[in-house]
Amino acid sequence: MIIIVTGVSGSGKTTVGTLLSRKTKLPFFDADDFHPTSNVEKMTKGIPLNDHDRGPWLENLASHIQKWNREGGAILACSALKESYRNVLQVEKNIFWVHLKGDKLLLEERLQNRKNHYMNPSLLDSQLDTWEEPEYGFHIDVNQSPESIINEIFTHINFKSMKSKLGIIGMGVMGKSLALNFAEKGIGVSVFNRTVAGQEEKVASTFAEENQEYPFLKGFDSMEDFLSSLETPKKILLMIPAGEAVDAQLDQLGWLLEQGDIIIDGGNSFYKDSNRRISVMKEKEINFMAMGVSGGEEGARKGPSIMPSGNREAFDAVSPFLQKIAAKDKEGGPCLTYVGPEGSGHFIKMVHNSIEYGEMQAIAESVHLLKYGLKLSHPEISRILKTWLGEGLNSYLLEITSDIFLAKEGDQFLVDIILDAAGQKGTGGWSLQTALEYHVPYSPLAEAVTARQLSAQKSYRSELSKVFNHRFRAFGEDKVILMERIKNAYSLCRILNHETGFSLMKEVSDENGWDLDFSEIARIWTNGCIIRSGLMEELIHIYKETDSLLKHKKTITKIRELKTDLAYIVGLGLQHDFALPVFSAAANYLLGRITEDSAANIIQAQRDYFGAHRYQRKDGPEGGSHHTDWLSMKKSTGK
Ligand SMILES: NC(=O)C1=CN([C@@H]2O[C@H](COP(=O)(O)OP(=O)(O)OC[C@H]3O[C@@H](n4cnc5c(N)ncnc54)[C@H](OP(=O)(O)O)[C@@H]3O)[C@@H](O)[C@H]2O)C=CC1
Ligand SMILES: O=C(CO)[C@H](O)[C@H](O)COP(=O)(O)O
Repeated sequence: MIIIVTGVSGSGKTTVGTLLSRKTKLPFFDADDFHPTSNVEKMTKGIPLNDHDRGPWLENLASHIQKWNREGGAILACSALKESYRNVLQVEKNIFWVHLKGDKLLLEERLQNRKNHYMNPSLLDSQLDTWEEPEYGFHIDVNQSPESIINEIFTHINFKSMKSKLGIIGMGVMGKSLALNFAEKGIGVSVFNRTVAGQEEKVASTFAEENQEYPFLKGFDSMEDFLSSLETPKKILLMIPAGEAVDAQLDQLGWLLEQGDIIIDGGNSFYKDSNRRISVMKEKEINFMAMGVSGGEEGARKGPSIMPSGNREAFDAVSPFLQKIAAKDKEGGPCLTYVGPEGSGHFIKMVHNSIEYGEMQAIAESVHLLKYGLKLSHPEISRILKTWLGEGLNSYLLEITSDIFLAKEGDQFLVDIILDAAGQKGTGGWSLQTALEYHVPYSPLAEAVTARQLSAQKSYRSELSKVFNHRFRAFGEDKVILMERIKNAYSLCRILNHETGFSLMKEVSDENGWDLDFSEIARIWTNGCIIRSGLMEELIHIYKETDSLLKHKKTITKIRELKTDLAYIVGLGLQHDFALPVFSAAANYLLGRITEDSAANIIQAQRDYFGAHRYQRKDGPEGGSHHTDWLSMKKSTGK
C-alpha cells in the first residue's frame, strides 16, 4: 500500500509520515527530497514554484510510487496542494490519502521554530491560497499530539480489505520466520496452514493474532479466503516438507489458481522433482519457481540466502520483495540472485547442504580429536574453536560449535546428553546420487552422508563396540603442536569439501546448459546461509579467475602448506581408533586428484582378464581399444 500524507508547510507531514512508517514498517520518503536543484534554489530564495516547475517533480514522484508499490509499499509526505497535482500521483489503486489540516497561526508558529529546512516561512500564505481541499481521503486536524494523529489514521485504514503482495503456505519453523521477515519490511503477507483435526487447527490465524504489531500480516485457516486475500497475479510461497506434500499442494493449487499466477517452492525439494513440476505447472499456465532458502530459523527471520530459479518473469515479479528480506553481502548487495533455468535453484541448495554435511562432519571430527585425543575440556574446546575463527577459519558452523561446547543443562554439558545418532532429510544423499549419475568424484561429502548413516545405527554400534572393546586412545605427543596440526588438517579438509561441491555444480551446469555463475553463487553464500565463511568470501574472487579450485594459485600454495598435516592427523587418528571419514576421504580425494600414475591400470587389466572389458594403452593412439588373451599369455610365460 502507498500512504500519501498531504498538507501545507508546517502541517507535520514528515513527523506523521515517519511515525506511520515506524508503525506500518513501510519505508518513508519525503517528496521535498525529490525536487530538482532548480526548484530547491527557488524555494530557498522565497520564490513560489509554478506548475511548470512542479511538473517534472510530480512525474518523477509518480514513477517512484509505482516502483515502491512493486516493492511492497511506502509512505510519502508530499504537499500535493492542488487536485491536478494529486491526479498525477494517483498512479496506483491502493493509495490511501491522509490530509493534514491546521489553523494558520499554529502552522506559522511551527514554521518559525523549524531549523535546517529550505522552505521560507513567508511561502505559507501562497500555499494556503493554493490548497484545494479534496473530497476523498482521511482529513485530520493537526492540533493534537502526533501519536493521537497516528492512532486515528490507523483506525481509518481498512487493512483487512487490502490485498497482500504475497502468500505463504506452511507455518512451520521457516514459514513463520519468513512471514515475519516480510511483514517487518512492510510487505503485505497472507499466511495459511493446513488443518489436521485435533492436531493442527487455526495455526495461521493464531500466528497472525500473536503478531498484531505487523498490520500487513494476515492469517487464514481457509484456503479460499487465503487465495482471495492476494493481489493478482497471486504469488504463493510454499514452505512445506519436500516430496509428496509439495505434489499434493500443487495438485490442489492447480485447480484454484489462474493463468499467470506464481508458485514458489522455497523448501528443500529435489531439483529433478522441481524440473518436472515446472513442466506440469506450465501446462496449466502457472509459473513455478524452484527456490533454495538457507539460514535456518534465524536466517529466515533476519535475512536468508535465497536461490531462486525457473521462470524469469516470475522471478522479476517477486524479486523486489525477496531483495528486501535477503541477507546482505559485505558490499551491501542482497544474498539473492537468479540462479538459472529449471530447478537449478534447488540443485545448488542441495549442493549447499551437501557441503554443509561435509563441514559439520569435519568440525565434529576435529572436536573428537581435541576431546578424546588431547583430553581437552569443553570450555577449552570452545576457546580453541574461537581462536580458529580469528586465524582465517571463520565460519558460522565453527562459531555455533564453539557455542555448543559451552551450553550446560544443570551441571552437565548439553552436547554430552544428546544422542549421537544424526538425522538427515535428503539433500546430502541426493547430492551423492547426483554425483554418481554425473560421474563426479564426491568421496569427502559422500563420507559425510555415510557417517550420519553409521551414527544412526546406534544399538548396532554399541553392541560391536563391546565386541571389539573399542576405546579412543589419547595421543602422547605435544598438545600445542597437535592442536595446530588438527587445525591445519581441518583447514585443508574444508577447502576440499568446497572443491568437491563446486565440481559437481560445474559438471551438472555444463551438462544441462545452465551456465551457473560460481562466483555469484559464492557471493550469495557469504551471508545468511549455513555455510557462510571467510573461505566463501575468497571463493567469490577465486571463481572469477578459474573454474577449478585446485588450479588456483592461492589454493595450490595452501594445499602444499597443509597437505602433510592432513595426512599426519588421519594416520595418527586411525592408529588411535578414531573414525575420521571426511578427513581421510579428503586426504584420499586430494591424492586421487594429484596422482599421475594411479593404480587404475591394474583395475583395467583385471577387468580385461576376467571379462574381456578391453583397455587403452599408454603407448598406443588415444581411444584405441585392446584385449589380451591373459590365459594364453600365462601359459606362454609358463607360470
Ligand atoms: N528448518 C530449516 O533449517 C530449513 C528448512 N528448509 C526447508 O523448508 C521446508 C519447511 O521446513 P520447516 O519449516 O523447517 O519445516 P516444519 O516441519 O517446521 O514445518 C513444515 C510445515 O509444512 C506443513 N506441512 C506438513 N505436511 C504438509 C502437507 N502434506 N501439506 C501441507 N502442509 C504440510 C506443516 O504443517 P503442520 O504444522 O500442520 O504439520 C508445517 O507448517 C522444508 O522443505 C525444509 O527442508 C529449508 C531451509 C532451512
Ligand atoms: O536446509 C537446511 C539448512 O541449509 C536445513 O536445516 C536442512 O533441514 C538440513 O538438512 P538435514 O536435516 O538433512 O541435516
